[in-house]
Amino acid sequence: MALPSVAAASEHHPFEFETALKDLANSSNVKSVPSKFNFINQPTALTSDSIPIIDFSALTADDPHPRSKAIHDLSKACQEWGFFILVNHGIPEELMKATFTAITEFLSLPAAEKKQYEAKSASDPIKCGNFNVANTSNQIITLWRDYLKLYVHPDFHCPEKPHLLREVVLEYSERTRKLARILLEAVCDALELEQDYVDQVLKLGSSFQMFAANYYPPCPEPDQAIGLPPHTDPGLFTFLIHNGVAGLQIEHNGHWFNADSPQNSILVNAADQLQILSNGRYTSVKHRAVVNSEKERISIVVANGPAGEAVVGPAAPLVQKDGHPLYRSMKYLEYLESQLLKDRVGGKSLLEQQKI
Ligand SMILES: O=C(O)CCC(=O)C(=O)O
Ligand SMILES: [Fe+2]
Repeated sequence: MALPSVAAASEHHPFEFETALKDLANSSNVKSVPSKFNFINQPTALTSDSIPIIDFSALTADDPHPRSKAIHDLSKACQEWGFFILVNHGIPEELMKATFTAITEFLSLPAAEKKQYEAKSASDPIKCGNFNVANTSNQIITLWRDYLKLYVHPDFHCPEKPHLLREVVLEYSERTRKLARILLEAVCDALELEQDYVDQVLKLGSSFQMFAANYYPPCPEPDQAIGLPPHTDPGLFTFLIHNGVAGLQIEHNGHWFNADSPQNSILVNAADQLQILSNGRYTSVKHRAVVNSEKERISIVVANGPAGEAVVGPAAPLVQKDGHPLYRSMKYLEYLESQLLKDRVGGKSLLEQQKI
């Protein structure tokens, strides 16, 4: 399913493919951040080792005791942090490594090869390049990041080169989709909904899934630029893996925390539609990616959403319990279109706008 074509709401052009940052940062004469990247950051984060850890194997265990504990922990993590570290998830380490290898090969292709995927509109199923945002003073800022974004389900889109990319992205997307479905069953148990409630109501058989690779090259003045400004993700659960270099920060109790995650784990966050569905019990937490002067960082992100056609609102049994819905209902595709066009930082988020 392709997103219908939409026109950019603002006058500036969010999509750009001028210089691959990889090439710019590799040319040794870049000693300072060019002004178009200048971004004023909020103060630096605290380090946290307390992001909850969820053992996926307990969620699928036959023994009800570890399972109910894992469900309880998962639910608590979604309420208190909006983030958790998933371990024992069953995705082979080799597949994760192969995905990083294929992405690195893609990023190393000549700019002319990648330019064919320069985005014309938010609805293009394959997009590659840089991204420009406007701040509240209407200044345009280019993010310190090259990215590749693919729509991988229900229709699968992927560049042809390098030749292994298609195979690994397809497999990684399928496996993460299955994990997301099992996590959502656990969420249903925790919220005392029918176990297949989310599956049925949000039509997960044709769920809309996005795969993204973010490449943040070393930056000569990390305080003067941003990889990704504070945002929340659309969808139900976002999965993130990285190449071992720190950079993700999450907002918790009004502070920014460094969100580190051990190798081979998956960092999962509750996204906007889960906050809406749970009628505010779970939080889609703001996060950002900062850059550093030493090492290149790559993150691979999979956003698992409802079906594009699904109308997402607070779950009816929860509304009955709470007495009223806290959010308006909206077709997921419409939400996504608005989100993809949100090329502004600061101001009210789309999720906040959905609040009744
Ligand atoms: O690269 C990161 O750590 C953050 C990526 C992210 O938040 C996103 O792609 O939505
Ligand atoms: Fe994100």
